[in-house]
Amino acid sequence: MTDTNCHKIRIQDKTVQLPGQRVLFEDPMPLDSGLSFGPIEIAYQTYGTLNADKTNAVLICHALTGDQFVSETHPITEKPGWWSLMVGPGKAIDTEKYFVICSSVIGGCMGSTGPVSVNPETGNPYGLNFPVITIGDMVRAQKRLIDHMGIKKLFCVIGGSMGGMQVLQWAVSYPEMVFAAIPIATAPRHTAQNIAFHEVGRQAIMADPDWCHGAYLEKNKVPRAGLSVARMTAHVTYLSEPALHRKFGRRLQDRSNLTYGFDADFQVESYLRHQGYTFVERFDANSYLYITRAMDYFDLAAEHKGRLANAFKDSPVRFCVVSFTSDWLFPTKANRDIVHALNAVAADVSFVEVESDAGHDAFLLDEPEFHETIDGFVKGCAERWFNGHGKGAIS
Ligand SMILES: CC(=O)SCCNC(=O)CCNC(=O)[C@H](O)C(C)(C)COP(=O)(O)OP(=O)(O)OC[C@H]1O[C@@H](n2cnc3c(N)ncnc32)[C@H](O)[C@@H]1OP(=O)(O)O
Ligand SMILES: N[C@@H](CCO)C(=O)O
Repeated sequence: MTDTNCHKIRIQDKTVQLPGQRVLFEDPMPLDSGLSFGPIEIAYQTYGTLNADKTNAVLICHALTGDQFVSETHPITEKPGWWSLMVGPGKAIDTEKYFVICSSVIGGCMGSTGPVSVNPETGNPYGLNFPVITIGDMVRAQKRLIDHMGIKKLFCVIGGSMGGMQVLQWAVSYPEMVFAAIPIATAPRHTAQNIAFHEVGRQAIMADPDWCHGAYLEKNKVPRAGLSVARMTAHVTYLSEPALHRKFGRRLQDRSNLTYGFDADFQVESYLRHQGYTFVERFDANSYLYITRAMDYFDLAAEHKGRLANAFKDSPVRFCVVSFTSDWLFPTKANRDIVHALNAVAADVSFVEVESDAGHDAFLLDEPEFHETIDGFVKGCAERWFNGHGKGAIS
């Protein structure tokens, strides 16, 4: 096992120096596919200070295209961290109280082992020789990191979308290691509609001649058009019809008349092109294939004889499930299914449906009711955890 402080990654045709830490686990890790895979490197970032008892750790699980840069300027986009509204001094996840950990998922492209990493056996990037991984595998790799840090029990595990899937997986796979779990805008399984949208994105990437059957890095190419179209399609699913109407309506982009051509006449077209274009600068096409596949394979009930409640039987974890009214990708119904399953086994669960017109990505935005919900739940859990009850549970 090796710990390192600085590291470089290759993203598209650039090499970027990443802040944060990484740890290399030499031993192979069993995967849900039945394969064994290693070595595995985990790139992660922390905020705040771990207390002497190691009882104040909060693990943040990121979504499909997120990464470990939760609450600091992103090293590539130079934008604020994706959850700087939620995480920081005095925020709902208060870094003056908690030690916040976020690692880049395996399969990703921000420093943890993924298809862009060099296969030690060939000296070339793994590309499509990288194994298909699952949400369970991502969480298994995170557990190695948490064990490595000597943390026996996480005060809280929290995340939205694919991050929420990881939260659920943590609670099911390692219930004794989680005091409180906050799955947000997520689902216990990927639906046919979710899989369908992912398949459109993957086909766009694979149809790009610069994808080169996954070996574009060796050929110094980037499947920009395919990855960009994949993001444009996906981005529509992260918004809502009212949000698109509010932002753009049918307004024209930098012109007063239709062009009777295929330029971006409408603001919404220009916006989507911008989203696709900027995404390509920060994300890898093969990672997109692998991570969307991991989400497609997610089905918590399948591992428990088709009954979701069985997954949570005897769970000691305190759950707060959150959904958003306008999220049609991971709708309230999917989140409520989690709550029903938890109630069926008398688990400790609360549920909040937040009123918002922002769609699925509402969990990334300034939504006061949402932030108050997380703040209140975390404070309530902290009272129980730090007033002896939780400490007792650790030893
Ligand atoms: C959850 C995780 O783990 S990490 C998540 C990964 N990160 C993301 O998904 C971030 C990318 N996603 C986004 O930015 C999402 O749109 C949101 C929902 C998070 C942000 O929403 P908002 O703050 O409302 O931003 P909005 O959707 O309006 O997009 C603003 C961008 O569109 C651009 N834009 C707005 N209108 C137009 C237009 N007519 N033409 C071209 N570009 C436009 C803006 O210039 C801005 O560009 P920039 O981001 O390069 O500065
Ligand atoms: N927009 C976020 C959420 C997707 O579920 C992302 O790209 O990761």
